[in-house]
Amino acid sequence: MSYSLVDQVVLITGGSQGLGKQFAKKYYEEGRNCKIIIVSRSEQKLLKAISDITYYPLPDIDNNQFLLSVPKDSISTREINESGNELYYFPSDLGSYKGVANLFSILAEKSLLPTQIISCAGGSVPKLFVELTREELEAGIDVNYKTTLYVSHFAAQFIPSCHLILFSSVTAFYPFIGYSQYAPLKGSVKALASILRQELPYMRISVVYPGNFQSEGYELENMTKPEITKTMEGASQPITCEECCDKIIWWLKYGYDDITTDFIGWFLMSLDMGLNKHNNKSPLWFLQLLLGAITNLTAVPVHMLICSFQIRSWFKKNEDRRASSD
Ligand SMILES: NC(=O)C1=CN([C@@H]2O[C@H](COP(=O)(O)OP(=O)(O)OC[C@H]3O[C@@H](n4cnc5c(N)ncnc54)[C@H](OP(=O)(O)O)[C@@H]3O)[C@@H](O)[C@H]2O)C=CC1
Ligand SMILES: CCCCCCCCCCCCCCCC(=O)[C@@H](N)CO
Repeated sequence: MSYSLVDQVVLITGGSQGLGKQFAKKYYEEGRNCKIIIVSRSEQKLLKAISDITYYPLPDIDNNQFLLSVPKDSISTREINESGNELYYFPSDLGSYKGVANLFSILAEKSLLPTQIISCAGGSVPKLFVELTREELEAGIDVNYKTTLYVSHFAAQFIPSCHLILFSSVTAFYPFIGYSQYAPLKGSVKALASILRQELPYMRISVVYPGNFQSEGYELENMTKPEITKTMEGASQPITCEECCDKIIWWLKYGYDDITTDFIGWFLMSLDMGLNKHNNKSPLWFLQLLLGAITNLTAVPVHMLICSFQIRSWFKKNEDRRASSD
């Protein structure tokens, strides 16, 4: 199943901001005959995204010509731009099974079952584990795992075949201090994809493992991110959403299904090249495996020693600071 921006019905979860919005913009501007449906919880954010992408001023979209669900039979089929791309939005909490069920029944009813799904909804609250609240822990599971799990489940049940593009994170290869609310769920997305590839061989299933990129979510996570987490992820300098989106599209067109967005991400994936990595189309596949095997035996143990030293001294420094402020 080759990747293209032509004649597609693309469902973009988390399409109201950040990378999801960037993908919507890409299809709208560079696609041909595409129907683009962006979904997120907040209608306000979705409207703002529509306005940013189409350059329609906000008051003009108040008549809801872009809204997918209501009023039911007045869905606009007007070609919105000269390339025949149509943009719709649908507010829904995809962390709820009912929310996803409702979305898919409307898509089916409107003959808009997707040919591509970009499952971009996600986000992290980086903090030390003991400092996380119950709400934050639950949001981590809902936003990062349930959205992807439920959308994949409905796609498997209702769509004969489609290209599923799931968003994990480099932290799935390397979970580290500060990401307890997030990395385990991104690891779950990776495991889910491995199983779905075996159970749904007629679907194309791609997994993206991004490193840092600038987005509204990234700005927000940096407000709670512990210093030690910032230090440890320093090698992944944030790129722009535009660059991130273009890189992902490049790899998808090239036929890759395990995709990273920076060199450190690619390198960390090489350390994780064991079972169920589907990069066989890459001429670099064997080299990457070999590099990973050698590094796992040599540099990784040294790196882990340095890390535990760094973490211990960070805790010590913080304790000293706490003790002196008491
Ligand atoms: N930025 C980064 O550095 C990295 C990001 N990633 C991953 O890439 C993806 C995109 O990231 P980014 O652009 O930064 O994300 P943002 O946090 O900027 O945007 C997240 C989007 O998801 C939507 N969303 C959140 N929860 C739900 C829900 N329950 N149901 C429906 N929509 C929801 C939000 O809208 P609303 O609030 O309206 O629901 C928003 O549109 C995410 O999966 C993220 O985890 C991975 C590695 C690095
Ligand atoms: C020999 C071994 C060398 C190892 C080097 C280690 C470098 C670690 C880089 C980790 C980058 C993590 C980015 C997280 C992005 C993300 O998912 C968040 N922004 C959440 O949104």
